[in-house]
Amino acid sequence: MKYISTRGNIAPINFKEAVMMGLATDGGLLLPESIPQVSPETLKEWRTLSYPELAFAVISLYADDIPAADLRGLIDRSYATFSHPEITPLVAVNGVQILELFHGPTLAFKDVALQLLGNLFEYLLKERGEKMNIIGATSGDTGSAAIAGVRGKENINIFILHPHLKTSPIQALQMTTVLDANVHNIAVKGTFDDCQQIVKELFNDLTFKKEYALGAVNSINWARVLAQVVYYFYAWCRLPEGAEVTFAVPTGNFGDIFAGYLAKRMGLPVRKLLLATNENNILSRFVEAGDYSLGQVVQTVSPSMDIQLASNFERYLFYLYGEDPAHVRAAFATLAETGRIPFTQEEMEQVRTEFLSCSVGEEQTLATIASFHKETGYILDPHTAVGVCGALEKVKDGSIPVCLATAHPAKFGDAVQQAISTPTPLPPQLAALEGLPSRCEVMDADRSAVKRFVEEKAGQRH
Ligand SMILES: Cc1ncc(COP(=O)(O)O)c(C=O)c1O
Ligand SMILES: N[C@@H](CCOP(=O)(O)O)C(=O)O
Repeated sequence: MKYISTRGNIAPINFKEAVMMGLATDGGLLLPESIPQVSPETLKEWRTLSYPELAFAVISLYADDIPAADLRGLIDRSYATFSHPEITPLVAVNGVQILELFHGPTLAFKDVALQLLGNLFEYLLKERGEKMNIIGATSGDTGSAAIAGVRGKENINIFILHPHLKTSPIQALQMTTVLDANVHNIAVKGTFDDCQQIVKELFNDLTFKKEYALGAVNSINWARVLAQVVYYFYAWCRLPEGAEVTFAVPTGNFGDIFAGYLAKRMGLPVRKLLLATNENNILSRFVEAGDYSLGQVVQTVSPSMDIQLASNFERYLFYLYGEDPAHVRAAFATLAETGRIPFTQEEMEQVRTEFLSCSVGEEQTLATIASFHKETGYILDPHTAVGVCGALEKVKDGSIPVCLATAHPAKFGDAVQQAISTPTPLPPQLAALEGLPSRCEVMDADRSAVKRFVEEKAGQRH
């Protein structure tokens, strides 16, 4: 399988190179040259597979330059760290299907991809005899999952930028109490979008990228999206045969829902993807009204989705524009100039054959946590609640709604307590964080300052 860029200006590369490249060197995002098709017969066979077996079946379609035995080993090791034997169990709660994605080490869906990516990096760096400096942006969950995936690894440094005081307190502790010499947290005085912008600019500085061997852990890295495709298949395989589903996906950076889109394109019987945002609703405005115009980031009770500029939207645009990189380049030039991308009626009709959407306000999110808890005893985290709220309101076509539960509620204890008036019990790995020493550098949203910090710290170790 070869990979190309949404901006069309790189020669095709293989999977291993795509993982190492992260952001494409022409500023675009990497995608497979073609999307493998999964037949109904194969889908039927996949119904009997365990999660790691299914992960191997899906990922090997895209990672054909890694020997099968090695890939199997990487996958088995990555999912051995999960606390649930099914890795991503599908649980029915009063008729609502909840796909629990939070049984990994840091209790959010990011672990599903980042446990694997950490092991993949280690494997590829060993093969090449190289070292790497990872730079990532987080609104709270990617950071801790990425750190957990690579902490203590000899040939990797990791630098994670998060918006200062805008994650939940537990999310901040999950990152800043990791004191391994290779882990560096930077609290940026700004928003997640500022953090992501700095990271992208550093990747686009090709001299710096090469000199410091930058690696990406955000969903700009193709391997992140690929690993997330697996659980869409897994959920479907756990439902009665012949089921057609609508996945409700709480959305921020458009990575998770793009993985669902890809699963659909591969042949999974998905009726629609329900794109659910909080009040940072540029993506739901796009689906509903064709209005893709940038606004200000606002703080919500689902802070991991406090994002305006979703990086994976570019991958979707590539397909919406008939795989035409010139059209993608033009759209992003217009966005940079005017703060918006206009869409034709025909394009919007296409979008609406694939997506439903909703934007869920603060009160609605808390009310959903409260009513769901009252009726079922199940505690939703605020991000999952955004998706559940959307599913209850919008899925009316007879398809089975499957709601992605993207984080454990204890990570967002304040919001949950506000909703149900009782504290959520802390799982042991979160309770253990209280009172631990922490380390974090607070900085202005200044790319040069971050660059100097990386140079200094990377120079000390590598
Ligand atoms: C808990 C949680 N839910 C949902 C999302 C949204 O996922 P995505 O950014 O892939 O759209 C994120 C991160 O963005 C998250 O951390
Ligand atoms: N919600 C995310 C934002 C970054 O998204 P990513 O999927 O591109 O890594 C987070 O928790 O950091």
